[in-house]
Amino acid sequence: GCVALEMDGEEGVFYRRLPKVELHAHLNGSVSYQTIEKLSKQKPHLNIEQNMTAIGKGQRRTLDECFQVFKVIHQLVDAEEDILMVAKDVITEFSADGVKYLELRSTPREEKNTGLTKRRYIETVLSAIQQCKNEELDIDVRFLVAIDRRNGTEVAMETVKLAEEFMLSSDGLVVGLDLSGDPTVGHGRDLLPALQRAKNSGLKLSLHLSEVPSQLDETDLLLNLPPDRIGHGTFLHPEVGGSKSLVDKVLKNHIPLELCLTSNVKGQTVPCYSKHHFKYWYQLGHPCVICTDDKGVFCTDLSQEYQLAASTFGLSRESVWNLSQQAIDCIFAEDSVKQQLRQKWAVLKPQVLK
Ligand SMILES: CC(C)=CCNc1ncnc2c1ncn2[C@@H]1O[C@H](COP(=O)(O)O)[C@@H](O)[C@H]1O
Ligand SMILES: [Zn+2]
Repeated sequence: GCVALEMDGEEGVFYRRLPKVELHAHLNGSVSYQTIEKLSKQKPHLNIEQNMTAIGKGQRRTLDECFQVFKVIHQLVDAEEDILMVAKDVITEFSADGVKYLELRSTPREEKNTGLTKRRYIETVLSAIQQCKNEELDIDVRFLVAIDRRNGTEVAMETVKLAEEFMLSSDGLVVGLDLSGDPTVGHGRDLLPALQRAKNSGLKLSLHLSEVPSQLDETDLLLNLPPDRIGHGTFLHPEVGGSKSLVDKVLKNHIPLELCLTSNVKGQTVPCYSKHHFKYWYQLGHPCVICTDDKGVFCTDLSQEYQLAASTFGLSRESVWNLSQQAIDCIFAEDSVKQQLRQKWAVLKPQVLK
C-alpha cells in the first residue's frame, strides 16, 4: 500500500555526506523558498505568496496545476540579475547538499519587459556557473539547453542552433540538450529534425519520455534517435500501459533513466513512493539515476530523494553508495571528469560508509 514517509534525524547525516551526482534539475523549478522570498520582496506588485510557487509536504497537484507554478516563477525571474542570482543560489544549495557534479537545465527565455534575450539568458547562466567556480565551491556544474515542447518546430531548431554555438564557445560547460515542457502538449515528431541535428553536432540528448500514459508512438519515435538519457520514463513498461518492445529498446541501448520520486508522486503520475518505477528498472540492473527534477517546487533535495528511495525499496547503505557512484557513468561531461569524480568517491568512501 501507500505509506507516507518521514525523513530526518541521525539517518539524514549519512545521506547529506554521501557524495552525489544530480543530472535532472530544471533551473526555475529548483529555486528555493529563501530565493523566492528575496525575489518577491523585490517585486511586491506581483503579490506572489509561497503557496503559489511550491507544493508542500503531503500535497499533490494535477500536472496542469504543476505547470501553472512555473508560470508564476517565470514572472518572478524575468531579468538578467534575477537569473544570475537564482542560478548562483541553486548551485550553492546543491553543493551544500553534497552534490559534487551537477547538470543544470533551463529553457532560454526572451522577456520583452526587461530586454532579456535567449542568448543573454544562456550567457547569464554560464556566468553564474563561472562565478561559483571562482568561489571554489566543491561542485562541477554543466549546462543543458532546454527545448519547451510547447513551442514547436521552429523554436526547437532555433534553440538547437544556439546550443551548438555555446557548446563550441563555453569551454565545455554546455554539454547537451533537454526536451521538456508539458508532456500533454505537442508531439515529438515535430521536434525530431531539431533533435537529430543536435545529436549529429555532438550535443548529448536528455529527453523527457513517457512522463504521461498513452504516448507509445511518440516514445518509440524518440527512442530510435536514441537519446543519451531518459527523463522519467514513467509509462515505458507493460504493467502501466507501455510495452515490452519499448523496454527492450531502452535496455538494448543502455539508456540511463533519470528518476525523480517526489516529483512523480506530487505530480500524481505515480500513485505513491512504493509504486514508483524505480523498482522495475533497478531490479533489472538497468542504470537508474536518482534526481530531484524541481527541488524548489517539490520541496525536496537530492539527499532526501536518496533516503526516500532507500527506505521505500529497502536499500542497504552499500547499495545506496553504489547507486550514487554509478551515476558518474551517466554524466555528459568528458571522460576525464568521470575519472576525477571516481577518484573523489574513492577518497570519501571510507569516511562516509564507515
Ligand atoms: C508538472 C510536473 C509534475 C513537473 C515535473 N515534470 C516536468 N516535466 C516536463 N517539464 C518540466 C518538468 N518540470 C520542469 N519542467 C520544465 O522546466 C521549466 C522550468 O524550468 P526552466 O524555466 O526551464 O529553468 C518548465 O517550464 C518546464 O518546461
Ligand atoms: Zn524534468
